[in-house]
Parts: sequence; structure tokens; C-alpha cells
Amino acid sequence: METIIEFKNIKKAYGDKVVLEDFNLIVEKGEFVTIIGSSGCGKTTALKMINGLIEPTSGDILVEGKNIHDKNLTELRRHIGYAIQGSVLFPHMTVEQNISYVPHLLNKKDKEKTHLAVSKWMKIVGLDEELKERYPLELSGGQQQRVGIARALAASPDILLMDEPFGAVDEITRGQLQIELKQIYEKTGITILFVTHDISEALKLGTKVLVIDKGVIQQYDTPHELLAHPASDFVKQLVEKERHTCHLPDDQLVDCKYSGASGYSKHR
Ligand SMILES: Nc1ncnc2c1ncn2[C@@H]1O[C@H](COP(=O)(O)OP(=O)(O)OP(=O)(O)O)[C@@H](O)[C@H]1O
Repeated sequence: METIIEFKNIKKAYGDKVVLEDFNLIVEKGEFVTIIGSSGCGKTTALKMINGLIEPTSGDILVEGKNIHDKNLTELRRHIGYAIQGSVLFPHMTVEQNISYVPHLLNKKDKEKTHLAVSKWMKIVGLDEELKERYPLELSGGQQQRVGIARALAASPDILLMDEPFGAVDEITRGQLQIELKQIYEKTGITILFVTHDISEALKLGTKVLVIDKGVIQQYDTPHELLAHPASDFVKQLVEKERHTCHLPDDQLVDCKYSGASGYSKHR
């Protein structure tokens, strides 16, 4: 597998407070990495370093083999979609204008192409065409979240960073969005890094789960390995409840619903 993102000896401190130290991680192309850990452990900080929103105190971040320090940040961000919790849509723009924002910048002359791309992404994220002319305030929370995802995807990024994207929606919408995101991932082969507070979401969506506690990586493994062989007491506690829902001894966990991307739908 090809490496797409690498954290090399990363340290991040805010003033005297060290949030991440000796942070080393390799993300392979095409993985769906879910990131989970205690509150304030550095998940968002790690994510935002990938698109240059936060600079490390020391160490290097490589994206597609190149040190982002040497890259033009605007150019870097064109290849990296970013979706966060709640609505971060432009309030004075319609749904169509929001989704077409980046494609329009890249593709100014061919309006028809952009128009078709907007329709395609609206369909993929489950938004009705008739919502195109609405403004964000005229949409439900779930619809706003879908527009946010469509906007992040419409630039055809190689990498999609998602920071608790479903944190602000109700359980039912959340379940639907999870299924849609998984389908988008399977169709596009994009690399996703997805921060969540919910271990069952982390196990359900991730092909790999990154567990962090107090800035230290506890385990970076498949959902199955996390359940079958938790690497520390922290991971063990985190997955304990999920192990019980599987009702299976360790050696049969492979058949449980969290056996990774391909086994995801077995119990659905
Ligand atoms: N700009 C900042 N200045 C000072 N401290 C900061 C800043 N941003 C984050 N922190 C601190 O760094 C630590 C890590 O923050 P971060 O947002 O990365 O954590 P997180 O794991 O995403 O947290 P949560 O799960 O609560 O969202 C926290 O203690 C936070 O208070």
C-alpha cells in the first residue's frame, strides 16, 4: 500500500502545554481512519495539522510524499476536503453556490460542468434537487450536514478530513449519514480521517481506528484487532461495551459486525 500521510516526530505545544509529543503515524492511501480518544487528547490538533490549519511546534508532516512546510497551503487544501461539526456553510449563498464554491474556482469557464457536478454530489449525499436554491438557514441540521459533506467532496479531494461531522444531528440522521459516507468511501476510494467521540461509530466506519490518550497513540489497528487484542488498558476499557454487544469469544470476533469495512453490513 502507498503512504498518503505521514506524521514524523511531531510535537505540538500551546505555550507550555504539550499536546502531542513523539507523534508518528503513517496513513496508507484509501484507508478510512477513525480517530478516537479522551477529550482534549489532541485529535483535532492532529487533524488540522494535515491541511496546515495548525502548525506543529517541531517535526514534519508529509502529504503524498511532500513536506507540507514546502507546499503552497491554498494548493494543498484544494486536494484536502474538510468537514466539521455543525453548519459551516456560507449563510448568504444558496445550496448550489455553497457546493459549487471550489469547483467554480477551478472551473470558471465551464458552468455546465460545475452545474452537473453539483447535481451529482447532491444525489450522492441524499439531497433532493429542489433544495438547490435554498439558503442554509432554510435547511434542517441533517440537510446542512449533507451540504457540508457535498461541498467538501465536490472539489474531488484525495483526502477528506472530518471532525465530528455528525456530532450535531439526531440518532436517525446520524445512522443514515454513516451509511451514506461509507458508500461514498467505497465508491470513490478516497482517504478519510474522521474524528469521533463514539466508539461504536469509530469501529463501524473505520478500516483502521486510531486511539489516542493524552497525546499518545495507544493503538492504530483494524476494528477487529482492537476488539480482539486491545493494546492497553485504555483501549480495553474503550471497547469493553462493544465486545459485549458482539457476544462472541475473542477468536470468533472476526464474524462480528465490526470486522472491518467488508464485514460492516453483516448484521444490518
Ligand atoms: N489554540 C489553542 N490554544 C491553547 N490551547 C489549545 C488550543 N487549541 C487546543 N488547545 C488545547 O489543546 C488540547 C488538545 O485540543 P484538541 O482540540 O486537539 O483536542 P481534542 O482531542 O480534539 O478534544 P475534544 O475531544 O474535546 O474535541 C486541549 O487541552 C485544548 O484545550
